[in-house]
Amino acid sequence: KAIIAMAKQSVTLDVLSYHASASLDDARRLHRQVVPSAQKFQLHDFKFDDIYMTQDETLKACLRMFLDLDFVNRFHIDYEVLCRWLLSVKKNYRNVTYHNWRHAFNVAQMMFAIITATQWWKIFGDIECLALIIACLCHDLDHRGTNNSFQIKASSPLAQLYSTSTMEHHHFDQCIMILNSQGNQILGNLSPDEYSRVIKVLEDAILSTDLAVYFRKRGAFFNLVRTSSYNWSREDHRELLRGMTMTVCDLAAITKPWEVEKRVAELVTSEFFEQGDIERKELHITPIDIMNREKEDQLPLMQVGFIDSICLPIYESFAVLSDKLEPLVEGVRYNKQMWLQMAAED
Ligand SMILES: CCCOc1ccc(S(=O)(=O)N2CCN(C)CC2)cc1-c1nc(CC)cc(=O)[nH]1
Ligand SMILES: [Zn+2]
Repeated sequence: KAIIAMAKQSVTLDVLSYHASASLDDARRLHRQVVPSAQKFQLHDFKFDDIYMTQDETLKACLRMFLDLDFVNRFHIDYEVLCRWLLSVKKNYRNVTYHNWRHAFNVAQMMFAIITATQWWKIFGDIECLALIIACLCHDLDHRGTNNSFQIKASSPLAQLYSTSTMEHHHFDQCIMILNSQGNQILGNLSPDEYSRVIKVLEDAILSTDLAVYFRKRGAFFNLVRTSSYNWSREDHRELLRGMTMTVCDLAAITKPWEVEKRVAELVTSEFFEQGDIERKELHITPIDIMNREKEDQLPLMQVGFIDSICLPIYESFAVLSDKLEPLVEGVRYNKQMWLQMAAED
């Protein structure tokens, strides 16, 4: 009986991963293309904006990040497998308003820009850098445009599986399913020790993108920075820095030039309101203010609250850690002023 159950389970996984995987010829097509430089794509730029890029160009930019971080050589990643894996990751983001492939791509670009500008790749080493870039690209996989509290309120199948960090556990699951899919195994040539290390760092990094986890851990991080008592050769200190860097990259739209931040905030607002509409219509509950269309005029002030309570503390702390990151906190301060002006106009 158990054997039959296991056989069924593995068949399901294969079927699931078959549909999740990108096609052979899509990968072959991408494989043949020339990959422009990081300079050409402006991948080292904290003001990076993907708006004028085609889907194909975002994939080539990811290839460029893997090449420039020397992952392909160091981990003997088969190039066609890397192309198929990137296509599969993109394919497993849904066409939702904000939490889509473009968000994941932007988070990965910010991680690339931070670890190269600060030279923190020397702190993390190649295994942890590989895990962080994969985590950024995969951290919101299969997002439905609804948050953790919605899963619980709707008692969705995901909430049945995971009662805490519901979405983040699902994103990690999806990430592992793709990494294990035929023709997508970019970690296939790592040693067993290297592989298990990447997976452990990957899980911790993806789970760190739950703001509840950020709130729980940020106090310890701020103390380390404030007292300069961090020791990056300590695994627990590096784990804190990796998790905080995931949050910094996940929220990085708040640091971008005003036109970019305003456009992204529009997408966040629309996705929040879409969730609010579902809560009203299907769950017959009144949505919280940020998801309530009737409270739209309060959004600029809510964004200021988001900046003060969630964003400024972490970006200020990162600017203390490395002066190379000062442009990020300067961007947040500028956007705060713009949101205050928007609030004053209402
Ligand atoms: C732009 C429309 C208003 O957007 C917000 C309004 C309020 C708050 S909040 O800090 O009060 N808080 C966060 C924790 N939630 C559980 C409850 C609500 C956050 C945002 C917001 N979040 C993101 C991350 C997805 C990006 C972004 O740009 N803005
Ligand atoms: Zn995200």
